Amino acid sequence: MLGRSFIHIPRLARGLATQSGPLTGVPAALHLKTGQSFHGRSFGAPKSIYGETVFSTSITSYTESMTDPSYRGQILVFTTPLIGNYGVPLNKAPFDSQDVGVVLESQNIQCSAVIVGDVAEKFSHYTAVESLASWCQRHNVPAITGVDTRAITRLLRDQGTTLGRVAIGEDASAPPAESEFWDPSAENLVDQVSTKTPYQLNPTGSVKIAVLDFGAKANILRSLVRRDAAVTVLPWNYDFNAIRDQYDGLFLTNGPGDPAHCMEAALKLRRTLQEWDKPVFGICMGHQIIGMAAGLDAYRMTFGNRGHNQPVLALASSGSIKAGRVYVTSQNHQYALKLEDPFPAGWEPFFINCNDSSVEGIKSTVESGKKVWGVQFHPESAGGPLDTIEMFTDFVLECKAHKLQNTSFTTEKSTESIPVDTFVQTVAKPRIAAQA
Ligand SMILES: NC(=O)CC[C@H](N)C(=O)O
Repeated sequence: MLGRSFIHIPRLARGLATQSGPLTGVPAALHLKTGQSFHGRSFGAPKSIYGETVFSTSITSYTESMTDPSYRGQILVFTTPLIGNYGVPLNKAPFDSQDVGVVLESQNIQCSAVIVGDVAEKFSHYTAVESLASWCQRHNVPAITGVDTRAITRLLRDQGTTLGRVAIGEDASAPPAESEFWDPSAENLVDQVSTKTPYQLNPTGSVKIAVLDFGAKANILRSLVRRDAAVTVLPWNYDFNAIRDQYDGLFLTNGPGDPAHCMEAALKLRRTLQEWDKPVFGICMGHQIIGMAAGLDAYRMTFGNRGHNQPVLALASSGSIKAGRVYVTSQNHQYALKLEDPFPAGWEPFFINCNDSSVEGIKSTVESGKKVWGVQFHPESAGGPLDTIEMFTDFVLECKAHKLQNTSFTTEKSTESIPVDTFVQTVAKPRIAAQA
């Protein structure tokens, strides 16, 4: 199998596939605003930066995580000790009207810096063209190796996501003054990563879907196009209500930072949901915007959920999702919707996190006659498990059903005996109250 794919690999890639990365070894440190410092060696760009320090429990897919626009402004700490073993692929796909032009999740490294326990000096993979170190250096992203990332993680779990400085070279010896730390969540990061002008993918697709881009991962767009959707990507604050009749469905993507900066989009969406009955689907930031449009509040979690192993319990059945089943999901978020009781009229909880009972999904009720779903996790994966990938099929089929007969074929009333109310009252609510 490997041998067969090898035939398609460019010569350049084969030649470089097992080279070492150029480590610089300059002293480097992570200084936290709370006073702790962790010293190691630099292997990325020779520059110091500020950011928000977060940890991810993912074991693979450092390349996908680092190019995910939702990591913008963040210093990404990997709990897995050895990172970089399989290098970095050539991040270029043939750009045609059916593809997004990249292999990874966006053109650039989006996180501010990476911190790893032990960077792999040798890498080996049939798609690799360079090391993690040379990739970071080319993209001007600082990186530290040789620190105890598990100790940092234990600290962040206790004190929560903490502002930090990645200091390279002479800067490393002393922490900056407390007033110097920059808080990325104070800025509207979505505005920095969203497309500035609308563009189309697969214009001849069989169903027309508008995508509000809060910082879309490429695999979300691929997942829609691969299901033959004609996709129009719009800036996050675009006035969709002015053009909504041209579309069969609306999709809201993931995106970085505090959803409060995107209240404008939530208010526009509120009107869409009141006046338009076509399917709407949102992921992560998109889910938070849908929740805010529905009248729910978003709050900042202590350390968020980042990793590819987050179990979520489905509380309702819809399309490929069955109530009572646990799905393993990919996640990257700091904020979540509050679990309110009762939920706003016309809405119900869809998924709940098995570890911390946070809201992982909401949906419109069958009685509301609407077809709206939001999920906090990432069904498109990249990286992570594909347990919930068929939610894209459900959504595109629902849009097609609306277009063809104005009827539904995926949403069904949940008949499972999941004691949602009991679960929410006895398990989820007390846990969330304890967390607040
Ligand atoms: N991946 C995302 O869309 C993240 C959403 C939001 N920025 C959060 O941290 O909660």
